[in-house]
Amino acid sequence: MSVFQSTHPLVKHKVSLLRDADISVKAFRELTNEIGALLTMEATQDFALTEHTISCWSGDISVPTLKDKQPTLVPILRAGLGMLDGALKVLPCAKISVVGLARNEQTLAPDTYYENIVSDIATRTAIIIDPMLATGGTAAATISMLKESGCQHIKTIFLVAAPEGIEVIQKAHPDVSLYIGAVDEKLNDQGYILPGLGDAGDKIFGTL
Ligand SMILES: O=P(O)(O)OC[C@H]1O[C@H](OP(=O)(O)OP(=O)(O)O)[C@H](O)[C@@H]1O
Ligand SMILES: O=c1cc[nH]c(=O)[nH]1
Ligand SMILES: [Mg+2]
Repeated sequence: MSVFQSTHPLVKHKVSLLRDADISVKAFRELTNEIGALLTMEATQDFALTEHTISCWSGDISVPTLKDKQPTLVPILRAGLGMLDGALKVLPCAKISVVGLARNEQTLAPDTYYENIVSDIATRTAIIIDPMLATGGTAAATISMLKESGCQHIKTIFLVAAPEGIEVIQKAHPDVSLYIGAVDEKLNDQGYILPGLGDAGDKIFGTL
């Protein structure tokens, strides 16, 4: 598995802005989408190309085009929806598979309440999008769900991740790549990332 922590100055700057305790819902939403787009660029940089002949104004030429089918984006409800528009700016033709998982606040175990994965998932790369990787339970369960549906290539994008969650994914799913805006220090006793962003879903949906 590869763990890629972005070194892009724009990603670092925008994640820093997200951490402001007084940030507005509007600013949080905008930045979440902007970082989502930048991390989608990073996660697609190894996509394979093939040569293809087209009629150009100057005659027939060979051009590089994407070799494989469009990927499927997999936003994890709710908070993953906050990155979807940004990811679609980079991948406007992507299919979308939606899964719904919520952490039980006492046990921190994920509860799955929705699953709608594209039927031809076996032939597409899946790119999971979620702002937060905390204990890793939600992402690990989502990856298992995709694999059970036949998915063979999985990438994940997170704005902020805890070392604990990265380790869980590394152990359970060593074949999956992680693209992360910032790796933070640790989890607190309630399973929140420190310093983190707080509850990303609440900040995106304005349900604080
Ligand atoms: O790594 P974990 O410990 O599993 O935690 C991460 C999950 O927690 C948050 O979702 P939450 O359960 O709050 O649901 P929401 O998106 O509906 O707010 C977050 O968006 C991740 O999906
Ligand atoms: O820090 C955290 C952990 C889980 N979910 C969040 O939204 N924030
Ligand atoms: Mg939440």
